[in-house]
Amino acid sequence: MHGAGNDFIVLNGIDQDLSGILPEQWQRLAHRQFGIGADQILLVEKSTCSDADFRYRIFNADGGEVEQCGNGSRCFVRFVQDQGLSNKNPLRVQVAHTILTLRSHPDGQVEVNMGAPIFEHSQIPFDAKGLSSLQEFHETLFALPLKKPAPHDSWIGALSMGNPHAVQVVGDINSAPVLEEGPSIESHIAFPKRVNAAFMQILNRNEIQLRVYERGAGETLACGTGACAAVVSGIRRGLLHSPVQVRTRGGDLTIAWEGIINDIIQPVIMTGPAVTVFEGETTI
Ligand SMILES: N[C@@H](CCC[C@H](N)C(=O)O)C(=O)O
Repeated sequence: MHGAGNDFIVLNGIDQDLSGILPEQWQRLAHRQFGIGADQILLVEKSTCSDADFRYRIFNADGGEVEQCGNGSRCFVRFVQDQGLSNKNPLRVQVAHTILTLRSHPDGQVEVNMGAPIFEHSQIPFDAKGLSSLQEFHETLFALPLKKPAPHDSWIGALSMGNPHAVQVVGDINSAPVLEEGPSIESHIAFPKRVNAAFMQILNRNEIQLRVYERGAGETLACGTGACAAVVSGIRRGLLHSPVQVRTRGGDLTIAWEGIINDIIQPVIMTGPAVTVFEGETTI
């Protein structure tokens, strides 16, 4: 399946027990030459709480299990419908420690309440304790000594959408150093659980272009949580206004966020496509 070109293998873990699959088996399945090929694998299972209809688990192409996946959540809805597992709309699904509400629209788009963004450093997690200044942060990040203080446009926003993101604004999306800087941002010491690195070009207050170097998967054609994180960062900085059209290399997403109202951080609403490419059986 894919959501705006971010591609997934989605497995039915309800009618069969797939809980014992090892990281190297996920890696092999996701391998583009020696397996089926995917950015992430989703394992759909029975819910373990009364509040949700299903749960799903997310594995990056490197075999690691992670907490959240925006494009995957929309594909989960399409999968449940295609497989005749439920015709409920909206659906509630358990993902790691959160419950998402997902609604399928008549035009095929899927809307997901992604929950509230998290800014608390310890929960991202982001730990700048070992770094004395923004200057040092940039030096360690890009391994380049800065002659002057970091320029305004090299600001990096750190936040969590259930999974960690580092967002920066770039002047031109096509020449953004996604492949050059993505790996060093992903593994930067300030992010103890590693991080997804987003690069956004602002076209106007309601439209951005986005590329993301994903933790555990490399650059993907789109990243749903990355789109949410980029829009939230842009709104917090006063650069964007909700709703925002996010143009990725694989398609468009709409992200809405009302900010913080009466001290309550509002949830992020993501709308976008979810497409089934083929169905089949495989040995693992
Ligand atoms: N592609 C996803 C995010 C998948 C997980 C991410 N690589 C991580 O490690 O946190 C999305 O659409 O959000």
